[in-house]
Amino acid sequence: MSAQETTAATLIDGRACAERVLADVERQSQALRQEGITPGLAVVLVGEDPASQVYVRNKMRKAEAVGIRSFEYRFDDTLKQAELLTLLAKLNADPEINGILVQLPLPATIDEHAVLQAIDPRKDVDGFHVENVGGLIQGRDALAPCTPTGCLQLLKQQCGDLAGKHAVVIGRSNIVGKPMAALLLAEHCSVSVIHSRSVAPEALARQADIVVVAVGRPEMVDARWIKPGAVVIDVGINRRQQHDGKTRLVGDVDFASVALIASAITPVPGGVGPMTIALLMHNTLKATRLQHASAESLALF
Ligand SMILES: Nc1nc(=O)c2c([nH]1)NC[C@@H]1CN(c3ccc(C(=O)N[C@@H](CCC(=O)O)C(=O)O)cc3)C=[N+]21
Repeated sequence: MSAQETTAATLIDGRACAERVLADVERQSQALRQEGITPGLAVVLVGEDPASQVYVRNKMRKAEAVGIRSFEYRFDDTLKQAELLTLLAKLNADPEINGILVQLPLPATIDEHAVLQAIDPRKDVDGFHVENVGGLIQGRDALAPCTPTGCLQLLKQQCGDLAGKHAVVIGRSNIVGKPMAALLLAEHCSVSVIHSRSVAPEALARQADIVVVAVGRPEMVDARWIKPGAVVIDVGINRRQQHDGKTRLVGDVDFASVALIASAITPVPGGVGPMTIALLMHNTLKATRLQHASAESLALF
């Protein structure tokens, strides 16, 4: 074995980092409570996907724990798009609701874009409305998607200043890959985005100081993609059937081989997942402050 292979990577502890974010959110929500304000989060779930139901339950529990009132709206997949739009109009107008999250994916009968555009951008805690996407691209302080923002926090914690680093994002979804690239660019990284049509993707990824993987393919990225000493963030959450019939969570990164060559890596579970939920709570607080600040400035006239 070479010296390189004997050095195991540092584990980036997403649960511990998420607890710190949540403690800060709780302090902020207590401060708002002193002003008579209780942040409110609406979570809308359409369809019976069991994994989605687990995530939603986790989100509601975490919200209550940090002093955010949560409201769940659950429908089966016969819900009409018009009915969903009517609900969103009601939530937009409700001053008790500061954040709105529509769990994705939606059933194929519903136009996802139309639904996301119907959310008041100031209540868009997922950061999926085009107004917030545009703000993110321009480097404004917009509501930014939770998963990539959580990844960025883990990277800053691990690396400190990211300026000048070569970051490679693998995957180009609107939910993770594209906003991740925008956030890294705002941190002054040189950013490359790898996708299904990239030529020689391993060789490109191997040039990176930072690799963020969000492709949705179990254990696709192995040690051949990684430069020794790189920092690796694994966004994937895949359920894999084991030989004994039990299922196990695995990421998009082949953890066993990459952990031997990277300097630091996020585990699955316990990496990016808990940060996504923590950042959702953070965005709900940010949205609440935004809405009350603009209400106050209007009251001056
Ligand atoms: N509008 C919308 N916003 C989302 O943020 C959103 C969504 N739709 N649809 C589904 C995905 C998935 N997602 C996860 C959040 C936390 C964990 C999480 O906490 N995972 C734990 C393990 C959970 C387990 O054991 O299954 C971990 O990685 O340690 C996972 C997945 C948010 N999503």
